[in-house]
Amino acid sequence: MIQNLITRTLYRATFMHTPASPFDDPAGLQVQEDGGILVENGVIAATGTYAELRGAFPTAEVSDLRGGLLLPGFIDTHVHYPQGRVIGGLGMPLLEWLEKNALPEEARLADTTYARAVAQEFTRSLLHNGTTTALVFGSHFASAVDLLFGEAERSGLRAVAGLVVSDRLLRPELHTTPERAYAESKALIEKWHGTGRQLYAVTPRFSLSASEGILDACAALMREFQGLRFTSHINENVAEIGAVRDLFPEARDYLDTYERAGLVTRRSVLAHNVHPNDRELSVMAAHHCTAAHCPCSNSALGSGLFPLKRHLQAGVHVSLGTDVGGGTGFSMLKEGLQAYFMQQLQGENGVPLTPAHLLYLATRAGAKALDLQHITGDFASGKVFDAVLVSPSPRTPLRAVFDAADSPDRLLAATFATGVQGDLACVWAGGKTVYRRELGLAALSS
Ligand SMILES: O=c1[nH]c(=O)c2nc[nH]c2[nH]1
Ligand SMILES: [Zn+2]
Repeated sequence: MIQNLITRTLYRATFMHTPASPFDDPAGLQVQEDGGILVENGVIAATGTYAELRGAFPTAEVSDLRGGLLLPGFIDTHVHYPQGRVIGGLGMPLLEWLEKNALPEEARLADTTYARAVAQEFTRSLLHNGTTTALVFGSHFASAVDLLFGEAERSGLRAVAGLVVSDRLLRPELHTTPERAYAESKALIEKWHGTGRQLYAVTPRFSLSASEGILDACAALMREFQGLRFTSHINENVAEIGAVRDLFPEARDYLDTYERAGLVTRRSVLAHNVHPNDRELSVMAAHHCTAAHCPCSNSALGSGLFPLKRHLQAGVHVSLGTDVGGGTGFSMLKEGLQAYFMQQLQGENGVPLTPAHLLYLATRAGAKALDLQHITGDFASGKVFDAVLVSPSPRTPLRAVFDAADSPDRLLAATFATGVQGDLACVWAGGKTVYRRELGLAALSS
């Protein structure tokens, strides 16, 4: 007899998601109280009220998540794998922080035993925080990037990541050549791009540490392989921008250093962009390139106040990133709250963000940035079930709000305002449970 191999689960929960951008559509946030999400083999087959779905699928196994708030898995569009152990280097601007805090630690990933431990910590930290997809700034060492992809695939994290390439002004052990950068990246692409949930992002560190030769090697990879993503840094810090201007006298501005190499496309995500000029914004918009806003990092390193209003007015797509370890941790809830604070602090120049905007920035905006909006980022039918259940434990600050809330909107606002990692009860990636608070990740994935 032919076996029916479909696994079918009906999740019963209050859920929220943003299938449309609240920046464009005031009805972008969709809320379903006592909702149902039917998941078949890891893919969302139907959504609606629980009563409707129960009626239509009376035999489906029910997972009862009432008392919590089910959200799409978070999408962190800028986070550094080798920097998890140096979070908290406060009190320095970018270039000093790189020299004293980040780069010495990044050099340690040459040791594969060290890199393996860091890769495990990193993927665990993301999944524990509800992040199911991340655009990951990799390591300068191909062996360490290989370990990252292996760990991401094993744990269920969708990593869009790559070898970080640089050939000047860092530390000698972090430098490569255009030829080696090309060859090592190519080998990683052939092994990992499109393997399971993994995708490859071509990753020059920033123009300050990348010659035109290495940017051309990056462009050659983008031409040669289909579907690669591109990521780097831009316009983060005033001293950095001045140094890039001196290194690229022919370039019109920072963006032009990437643009001239053909690296600004709809699959490009440029982190920070705190100090853009109008030309850069209009070119980014024309190429549908994303700015990954990293508000905790911008605050910790004193980089500046992100001009969200100017990005939106120019039509530039914006997503959110934690920028660990310049940022202060892996929580996209905290990142959303900090984005909100930084807009509030800008008065008339700021954008008054609502909880719906924060949810969008933490989920669907990231999917769009990575050109994965047909796969993840919301709960529409056909998307994979990447999800996080916010369900605070008894006697926690967020549980008090959840129990007293008279509308679902209060749940979302309070989740961003005061939610922490411990408030997340369960995380699913591709329909599989990858974290459950009571068990911890290790019990599920080892
Ligand atoms: O915030 C940042 N973190 C980094 O590691 C980095 N490298 C270049 N530019 C950077 N900015
Ligand atoms: Zn960064």
